Amino acid sequence: MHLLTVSGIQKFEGKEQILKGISFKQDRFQNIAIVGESGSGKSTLLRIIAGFTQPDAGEVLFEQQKVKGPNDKLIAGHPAIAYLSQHYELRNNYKMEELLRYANKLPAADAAALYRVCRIDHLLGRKNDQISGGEKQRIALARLLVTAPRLLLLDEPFSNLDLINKSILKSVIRELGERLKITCLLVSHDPQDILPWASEIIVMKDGAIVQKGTPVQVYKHPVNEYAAGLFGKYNQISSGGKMRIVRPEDLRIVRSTPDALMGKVKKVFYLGNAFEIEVMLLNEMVTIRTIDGSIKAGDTVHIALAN
Ligand SMILES: Nc1ncnc2c1ncn2[C@@H]1O[C@H](COP(=O)(O)OP(=O)(O)OP(=O)(O)O)[C@@H](O)[C@H]1O
Repeated sequence: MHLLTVSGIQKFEGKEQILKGISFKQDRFQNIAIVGESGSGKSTLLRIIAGFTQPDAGEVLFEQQKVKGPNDKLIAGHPAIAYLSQHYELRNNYKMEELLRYANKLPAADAAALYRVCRIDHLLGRKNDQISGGEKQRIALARLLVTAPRLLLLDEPFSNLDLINKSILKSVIRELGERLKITCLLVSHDPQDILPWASEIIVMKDGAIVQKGTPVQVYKHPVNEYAAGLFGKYNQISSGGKMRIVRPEDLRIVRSTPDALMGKVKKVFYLGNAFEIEVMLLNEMVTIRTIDGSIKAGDTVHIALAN
């Protein structure tokens, strides 16, 4: 039995169709990430799932019950679905513990455990102007979680966070599923945020789903150049009469062998944990990722597919 069933969701804004029949299912504790370029309809979809925006067609079932839109309900939203928008706000002039206490539906011990998971227990006595942006976001998240949701919708939770706060929030999100038994549906446009976390990735473009699959499927076998580009650099290489999408780390610099292609190194970029090298082959440029720091612009190299 699925936790969430989204069927044929359509949405129009004026004459423009911004969602074109979106369907997918999510099991309890399944980590699903939605990725797509800006304007592809991700936030609108999350808002419809949360019951904050009315769809023009289709329906959302949560635990086999229809999620009502704002037209069919006095107070918009579903009590067991929490939605952390990109534009959350915390009320001014309250201590964090007061904000949380007003929203709390959990027994005290569970709330305390939640504050520890969200890494906010040291902030409870502070007011809005005494906490940082990353801390505010974790308070906003905790404020939603104390309402005891069973599904959490996260809309670009990592945007505007530095690496340290991002890494804290990632641990928090991981623990939500493992320790607090909350299922997450996450929207992000950064591959590094979703590839290690998601068990399924939904790729959206112009209001439609263009690919659904595991992280390995969408990363290694994107259906088209758009899907490939969302997850980082790629090369298009003709192999056996077909064009293949090949990631930079799937190419290797080798000694001259019969199946290797010769090329000239044009540029070398230092990435911190690797080098990205642009090589001009006979008539196309390819990008290769390597940890070999000895390669320089102007070198002649031989390139082969890494297995
Ligand atoms: N209330 C609205 N009125 C008119 N157009 C809207 C409204 N909400 C969204 N849109 C349009 O619908 C499309 C999808 O917007 P949405 O915010 O869902 O995309 P998104 O994928 O979440 O983008 P982003 O990554 O930039 O947040 C966009 O073209 C947007 O301009």
